[in-house]
Amino acid sequence: MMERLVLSHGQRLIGDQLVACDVVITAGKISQISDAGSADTGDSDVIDLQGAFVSPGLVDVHEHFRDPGETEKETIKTGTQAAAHGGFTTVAAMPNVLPVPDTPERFAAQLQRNADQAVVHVQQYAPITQGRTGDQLVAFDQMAALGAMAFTNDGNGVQTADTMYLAMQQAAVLGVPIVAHAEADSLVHGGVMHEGEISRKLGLPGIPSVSETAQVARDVTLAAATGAHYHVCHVSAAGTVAVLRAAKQNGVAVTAEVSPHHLLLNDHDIIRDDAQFKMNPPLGAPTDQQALLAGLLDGTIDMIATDHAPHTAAQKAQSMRQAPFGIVGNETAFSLLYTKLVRPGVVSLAQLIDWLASRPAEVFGLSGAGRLTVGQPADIAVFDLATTETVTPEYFQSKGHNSPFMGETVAGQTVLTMVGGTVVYQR
Ligand SMILES: NC(=O)N[C@@H](CC(=O)O)C(=O)O
Ligand SMILES: [Zn+2]
Ligand SMILES: [Zn+2]
Repeated sequence: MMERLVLSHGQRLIGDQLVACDVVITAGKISQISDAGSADTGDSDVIDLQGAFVSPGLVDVHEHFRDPGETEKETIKTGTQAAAHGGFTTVAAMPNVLPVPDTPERFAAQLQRNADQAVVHVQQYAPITQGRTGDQLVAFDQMAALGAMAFTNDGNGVQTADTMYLAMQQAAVLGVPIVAHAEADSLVHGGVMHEGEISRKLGLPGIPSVSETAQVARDVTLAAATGAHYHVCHVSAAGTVAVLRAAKQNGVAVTAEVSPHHLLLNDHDIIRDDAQFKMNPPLGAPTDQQALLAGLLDGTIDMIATDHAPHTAAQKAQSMRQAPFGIVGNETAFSLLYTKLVRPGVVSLAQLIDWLASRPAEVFGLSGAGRLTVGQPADIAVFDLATTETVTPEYFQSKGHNSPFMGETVAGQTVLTMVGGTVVYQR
């Protein structure tokens, strides 16, 4: 007999409405979605969801697992366990690990490492250039053939226009996206936070927003010329949103993501030299934060991605001048966004799930992910929208506790996460 499981008495979204439902899972796939209490429970296993929200498993196209190379910060195991805790069932791993998976052999080894340890689906990014720096392109065709989701040098921008141009030409032929950490090094000026009123007040070196916007402007021009799909990581500046909006209006194949922290915080939240608020790109001005939300609402920005970037407590205890850039995020993304944007009515729950699941799956062609429909793999997240919890160090399954949201009390806790019908997180 085929393995059958009933998730009974949940609630799912139909349009903007939450509707009571049962979800039946047979042999790892969603086999039936029906009215609450109506599914035949016969000799099936049953989990009573007690009215919790049943969502398609979330999809995060931007995570850092530090494995191999810095496994004191995170491993593929702990990073994907953290993702499961956050309701993510598919994540994409950045290639800024050591060694960089920049040859077909190293890339294949990285895929094997992911397969050996991961508790959720992991898509792997290949770097654009050897060592993720400089101008020597990787073997695009071989990496694509091995299954690279896309190419990115995340952690650093591609400095030379010609290198980006050649990379996009190859990506266009292969039909694989270029995913850009947009940062012109010559415009960063050794900064550690957004250059503006607050950096001047705190006496900390500032990063001008143009370091992001200028490179995105260059790249949308190259994307238009090559026909490549160009996706921008962690958009942070109002100027960048304007460039992207114009590019989309002109028919350029461009997509973009924004992080929860850039949507929920701005540089005015930095009240002292505190490295929990140090990330790249930095938190912008309040006007940048407003422009990011407006960009998401009008479709200029397609999705939300966490940029989960664990670092050690000792590193993050340093001054912003010395600490590394990056914060964790895959365990707090849904609860923070639900609590701070959905509950006050700024966005709807349906919009949030679109940005955290459906759109990223659609943009990156992950056909098995992002939808709660019959026939799909049972990649499911269940959230308790009512109960609140406080973010403390014990909250995290990640090895990294470097979060500016420590101490926040949030609703929208994950009750259950399953991948292909197998429970990978349960509260
Ligand atoms: N976002 C960050 O501040 N840091 C990321 C790199 C990156 O995403 O650019 C990291 O790997 O630590
Ligand atoms: Zn980046
Ligand atoms: Zn990143």
